[in-house]
Amino acid sequence: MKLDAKAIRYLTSEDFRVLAAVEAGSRNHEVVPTPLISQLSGLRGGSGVNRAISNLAKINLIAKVKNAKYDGYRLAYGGLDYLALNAHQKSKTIYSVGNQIGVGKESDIIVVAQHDGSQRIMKIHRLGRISFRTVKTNRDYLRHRSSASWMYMSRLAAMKEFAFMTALRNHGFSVPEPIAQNRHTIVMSLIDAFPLRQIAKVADPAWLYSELMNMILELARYGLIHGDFNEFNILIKEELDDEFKNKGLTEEEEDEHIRLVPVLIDFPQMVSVDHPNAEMYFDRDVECIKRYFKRKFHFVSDSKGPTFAEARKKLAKNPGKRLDVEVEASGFSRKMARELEAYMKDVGVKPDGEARGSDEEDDDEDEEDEEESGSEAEESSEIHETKDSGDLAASTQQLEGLQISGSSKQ
Ligand SMILES: Nc1ncnc2c1ncn2[C@@H]1O[C@H](COP(=O)(O)OP(=O)(O)OP(=O)(O)O)[C@@H](O)[C@H]1O
Repeated sequence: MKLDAKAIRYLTSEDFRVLAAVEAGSRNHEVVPTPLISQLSGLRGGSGVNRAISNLAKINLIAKVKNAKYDGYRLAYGGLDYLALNAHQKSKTIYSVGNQIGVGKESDIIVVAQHDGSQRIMKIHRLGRISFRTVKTNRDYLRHRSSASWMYMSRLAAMKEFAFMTALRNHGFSVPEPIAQNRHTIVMSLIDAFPLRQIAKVADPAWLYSELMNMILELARYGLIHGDFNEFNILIKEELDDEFKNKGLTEEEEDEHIRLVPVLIDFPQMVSVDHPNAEMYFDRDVECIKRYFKRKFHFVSDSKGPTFAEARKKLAKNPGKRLDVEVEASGFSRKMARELEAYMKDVGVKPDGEARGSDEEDDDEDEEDEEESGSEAEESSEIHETKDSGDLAASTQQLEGLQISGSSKQ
């Protein structure tokens, strides 16, 4: 399921009301009966509703389902995407939709723009898209929503990411700026950087290594463990030290004073230090970075790396700053966290590292390097569009005509 925003500008406010009615009805109906859609939409007169229903079905935002007892409709992923986009457009978070720059296992990453052309990232969570194992329907969280579970769970994933990104950002962690969350989507600032995985050489690996270890420790000092801290979830931004800016240095001279700043972009497995498996997650994060630096940069640190006991000590000295607690207070409750964790386990969502094989140590380094450079070439062409502002400007212009104007056509 890919986002195709083209049709959104042809939708009327009536269409959106009917779409929202199907969404509302699907909270307690597997298949939403047509009379209920009509009632929930609040629109008088059946012909308008019927026309909207057939419009929406034609572009696959809703799907007709013939039930044993009655006919009705079900909201499709596209329908949920349009509802979220419409909300972002109304709140002026998004003006136009650009290129998709990434398809994650459980999400789509899309460049969007504001009215002034400045760019942002929209992440659409699509939980369970790839690894669908049958979810046990006797699970508490699915009792009343077996068919709508993807919708609810994807929303929980977006809520979780937004809540953590906000808390982390507020406490000075290097993460994108969270801008808005609606349904299963979040909008955040665009980071002009490459994932660590695509960085072939680092001038001072020891320095970057210790930055990353410090980040793991710093997270724990605030009560959190990332749980999936690896080369896919860390972007590396190049920043010129302030003292060398605007000094008329040549590019080569500037290169010598460039700092690599890691930015953490994805935290689906983030848990509290009080989680029953906290120590295992903490050690896994540390190991993952150690192993990656050894394999990719041939760097092995003298020290063993931080331990969970050390992290606990730091936490004890930092009372009152528990981000795990702050996140709960912000509306992403412990119950939601548990539901999401259980669901992710059930549908077989794995941490990035495991799923993409970063955990697999192989003695035959040459072979691995070869393999890696092949996929890097592939990935960098995809990523290039994000980095190259020229391309991006072009793609946004092309989007002007594609602006989301569904709700303004009323
Ligand atoms: N704020 C951002 N700015 C720039 N690029 C981003 C941003 N967020 C995500 N990306 C790009 O999109 C890719 C996937 O993002 P992310 O890891 O959040 O999604 P995911 O669903 O977990 O994907 P995956 O499972 O493939 O890691 C990243 O590797 C990065 O290249």
